[in-house]
Amino acid sequence: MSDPIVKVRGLERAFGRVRAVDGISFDLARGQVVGLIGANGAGKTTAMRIMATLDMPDSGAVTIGGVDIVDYPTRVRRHIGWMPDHFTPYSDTTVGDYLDFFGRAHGFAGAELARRVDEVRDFTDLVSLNDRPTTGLSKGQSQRLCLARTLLNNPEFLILDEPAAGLDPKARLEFKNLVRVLRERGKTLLISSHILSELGEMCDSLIFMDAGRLVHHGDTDSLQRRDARTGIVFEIEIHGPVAALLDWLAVRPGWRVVEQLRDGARAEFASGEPGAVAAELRRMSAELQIVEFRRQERRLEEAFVEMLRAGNGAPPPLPVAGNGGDAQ
Ligand SMILES: Nc1ncnc2c1ncn2[C@@H]1O[C@H](COP(=O)(O)OP(=O)(O)OP(=O)(O)O)[C@@H](O)[C@H]1O
Repeated sequence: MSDPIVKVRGLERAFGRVRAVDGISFDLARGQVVGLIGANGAGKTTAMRIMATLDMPDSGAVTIGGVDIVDYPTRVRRHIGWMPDHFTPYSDTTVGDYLDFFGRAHGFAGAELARRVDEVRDFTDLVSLNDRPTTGLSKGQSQRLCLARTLLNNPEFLILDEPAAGLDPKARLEFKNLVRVLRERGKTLLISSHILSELGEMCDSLIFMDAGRLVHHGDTDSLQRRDARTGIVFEIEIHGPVAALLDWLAVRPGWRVVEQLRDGARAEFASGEPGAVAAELRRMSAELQIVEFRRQERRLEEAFVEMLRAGNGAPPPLPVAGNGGDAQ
C-alpha cells in the first residue's frame, strides 16, 4: 500500500479486566472507504475514539498523515472529522446556529466561517432546514447535521461511528450517496456498523473486529470469493413434484439440501470448481424438468460468521441486515 494515511500498530486499551482493544494493527490507504465491523462490544467505538484523539491507548501507536495522535493531538484534529454514534441536539438552537457555533469552535470567523457553513449545509441538503430547531429534526436530518458538523474543517480523514444506525431506507440511500461523493473528493473514511451488507456496498475494504481483536482485513469481495474454495448454493426450481428433485439430490454425490422450497429446493454443491459445477447442472437438466437455477450470492453476514467459526470457534451474535431496523 503506497503512503497509507492512517497507520495503527499494536493498539491496546483495557477498561478494568475488559480488553476492549487487544493489539490491533492495520493501515488505511488514502482515498479509501473502509468499513469497521463487529458485534456489540467488539471494540469499534473504543478504537475509533482513540483514533479521534478522544481517548488514550494503553499501548501501541496511531499516526494520521504521519503525525502521532498521542504526541500531537491538536495537529491531528485539524485533519480529522469525528462523527459519534449519537447526536445531541441543543435546545433553542437552529440548524444554522448549530453549524455557526461549531464553525467558530474550529476557529473560523467572518467570510471564511460563512463560506464553510454554506458549503456543508449545501452538501448535506440542510438549506431548507436552516431555521428549524435542532430538537425537532428527524433521525435522518440529525445524522445529516452531524455529518455537516464533521465536515466543517474540511478533514482529510473522517471517522464515522455507526452513521447509518436507525436510518430508514431512504435516509440510508441519501447517506450512501454522500459517502460516495466524499470518496470522489479524495477523502478517506472509516465507517463502523453492525450491518455488513450495507457497508459492503459502500466500502472498498472491510476490517472485522471480534472481542477487541482484528480478525480480518480485506477487500469487500475477498470474503465472498471464499466460496470458490467451499461449496456453492443454488436455488433450483423444478416443473412437477419437488420430491423428484429431492430424491435426485439425495443420491447424487456432492449435493446437500439446505432448504425445501415450494417449487424446488436450495441446495449446496460441494465444489466451487466451474467445470464440475457446469457438468453437474447439465446432468440435472437432462434428468429432471428444471425451470431455473439461481446461484445464490453468499451474504457478507454468512461469510463473516463462517470465517469466525473457522478461526475462533463460536461466532458472536450478529444481527441480519433489515430494511430500516438496526440492532444496537
Ligand atoms: N468507558 C468504558 N468503561 C468501561 N468499559 C468500557 C468503556 N468503553 C467501552 N467499554 C467496554 O469495552 C468493550 C468494547 O466496547 P466498544 O464500545 O468499543 O464496542 P463496540 O464494538 O463499539 O460496541 P457497540 O457496537 O455496542 O457500540 C465493551 O465490553 C464495553 O463494555
